[in-house]
Amino acid sequence: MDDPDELAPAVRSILSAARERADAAARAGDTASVTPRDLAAAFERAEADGRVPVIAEVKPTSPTTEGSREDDPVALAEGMVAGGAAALSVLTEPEHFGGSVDTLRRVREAVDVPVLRKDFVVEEAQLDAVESDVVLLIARFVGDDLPDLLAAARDRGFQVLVEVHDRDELERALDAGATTVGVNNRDLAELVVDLGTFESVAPHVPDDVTLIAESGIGSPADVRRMRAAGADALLVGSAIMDGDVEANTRELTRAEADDDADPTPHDATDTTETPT
Ligand SMILES: O=C(O)c1ccccc1NCC(=O)[C@H](O)[C@H](O)COP(=O)(O)O
Repeated sequence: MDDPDELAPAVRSILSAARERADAAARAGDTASVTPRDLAAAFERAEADGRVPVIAEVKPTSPTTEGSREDDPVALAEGMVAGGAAALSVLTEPEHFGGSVDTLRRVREAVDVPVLRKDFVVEEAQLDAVESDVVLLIARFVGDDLPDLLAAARDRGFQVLVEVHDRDELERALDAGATTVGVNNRDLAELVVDLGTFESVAPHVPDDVTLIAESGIGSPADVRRMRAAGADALLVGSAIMDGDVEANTRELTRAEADDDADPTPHDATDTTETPT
C-alpha cells in the first residue's frame, strides 16, 4: 500500500476504521458463500434496451458531501432501479459514509439487479461480513495482497471490481487477473475529481476486461464523455443521491437515447462548430 502520509486525512481515518472492523470480522466466524447475480449480463441487458449501463450508488453521506440523506435506503434503491440502473452499489462503511451491512442485505432482498458492496476491504475476514454479488478491492489500499484477496473473494463466489487510479495500478490489477476494472476519477490522496483520469487510463485496458468509470459523473454530457473514452459502465453516487433519485438515474441512463440527446454542449468535448 501507498505511504499513508500521502493520503487525505479522511482516507487515513477510513482505512484505520476498516482495519478495526476487520479484527471484529475475524472474530465473528462464518465464511460467506454467494450465488451472484451476473454483473456483465446486467450491463448487456441495459445496452439491449437502450440504457447506458449505470451502477447507481446508495451513498447516504461521504467525506466530500455536505449533510446526509436519511431516506429509507431500500426506497432509494428501488427508485434507482425504476430509473433504469443496471446494478446498484451500496456503501457498507458506517463511520464515514453512513452505510451498513444490514442496509445492503435489505436492498439486495428488495431488488433483482446485481449489488456491489462498496467498502474498504483490506483483509480477507471482511469479505465474510455480508453477501453481495460484487465486492470492491481498491488496488491502492490492498497493495501486494491483491492476488490473494481476489482469489479469496472468488472462492466465496463474489465477482470482483478492482479499482485503480493510474496505469501502474492497472498493471497490478491485470497481473492479478482482474476481469472487471474500475478507474476512479477521484484521487484518494487529495479527494480531487478529474474525469481526465479515466480518459488517460482507459486506452490501456484490454478489450476483454469490463471497464467501469467511477466518480465525478454528474451530467448526461459526462456520461457521454466517459462512454466515448471506452467505459462499458459507469458508477455514480452523488449526482444520483442529490434530489429525485429515480429522475436523476433516468437522466443518466438515457444519456445516449436519440430523443434525449441534449443539443446544448455542457463541456468542451461536446462542442461542435457549425460553419456559417
Ligand atoms: O466520495 C467520497 O467522498 C470519498 C471519499 C474518500 C474515499 C472514497 C470516496 N468515495 C468512494 C467512491 O468511490 C464513490 O462513492 C463512487 O465512486 C461514486 O462517486 P460519486 O459519483 O462522485 O459520488
